[in-house]
Amino acid sequence: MTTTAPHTALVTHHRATENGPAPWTADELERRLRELAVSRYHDRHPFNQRMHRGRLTPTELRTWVANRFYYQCNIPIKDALILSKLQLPAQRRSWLRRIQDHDGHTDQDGGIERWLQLGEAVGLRRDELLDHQHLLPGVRLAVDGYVNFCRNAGVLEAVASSLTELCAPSIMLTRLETFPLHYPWIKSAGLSYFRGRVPQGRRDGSEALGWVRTWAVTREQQHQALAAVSFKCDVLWSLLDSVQGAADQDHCNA
Ligand SMILES: O=C(O)c1cc(C(=O)O)c2c(n1)C(=O)C(=O)c1cc(C(=O)O)[nH]c1-2
Repeated sequence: MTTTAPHTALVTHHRATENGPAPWTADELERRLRELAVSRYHDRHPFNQRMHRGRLTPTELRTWVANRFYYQCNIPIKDALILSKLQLPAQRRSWLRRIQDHDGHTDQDGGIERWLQLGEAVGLRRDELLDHQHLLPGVRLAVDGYVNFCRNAGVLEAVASSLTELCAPSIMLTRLETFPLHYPWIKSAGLSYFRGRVPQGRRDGSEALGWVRTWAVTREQQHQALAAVSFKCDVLWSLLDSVQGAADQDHCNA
């Protein structure tokens, strides 16, 4: 059996070819992915900024919670689409855990149930959440856009689009810190969704990052991964644009 010296393999891997520029190293790709996610993440959106500074009215908070519920309901659906693209049992087992995190093992646990509890804690009824009575058109389009992206994209881009989760644990921690201060009327039990997502988001983000580092071996694939993160940042940003738009309209009508 012939083998290639490790250093030779490395040189071959990073050399520019007639097919395009040389790929970045996995570390450089990771640096670019993180930089993109951080710079475009929706924690910078004016609505999130107002939320974390305690400036939202109870009505605005309810609008956000009710609309984010549509995102929460669709996360396991997009994860099921990604699951169907994974070739290895170990990968599917691992991704399946994400669906279970949201759907729970019974009706009494899981992220969707915890989001419903958040809804009740801010003054929404379960039935109005479950029927998506307050769903805004732009939120529906943004979330459906994310699901369809994961339906139609290849596995690399679909997995890469979840990488905004690298930033999600810190936004959860911000909410856990600021909500009790600014919105003391929300019972602490209502915040259990945020508590649960801190370790889950860390684990999911680092798993997806490891896979993207391994799979994106050409510069073209690396650009695809970056474009997927950029698209996902747009999804999250558009969702908040719609929620902010509804708040502005309420303000004008008042
Ligand atoms: O509240 C947030 O700011 C936020 C952001 C994100 C994200 O960055 O995509 C997710 C979540 N929450 C979340 O709760 C969640 O379960 C989740 C799953 C995913 C994903 O793309 O697979 N993102 C996120």
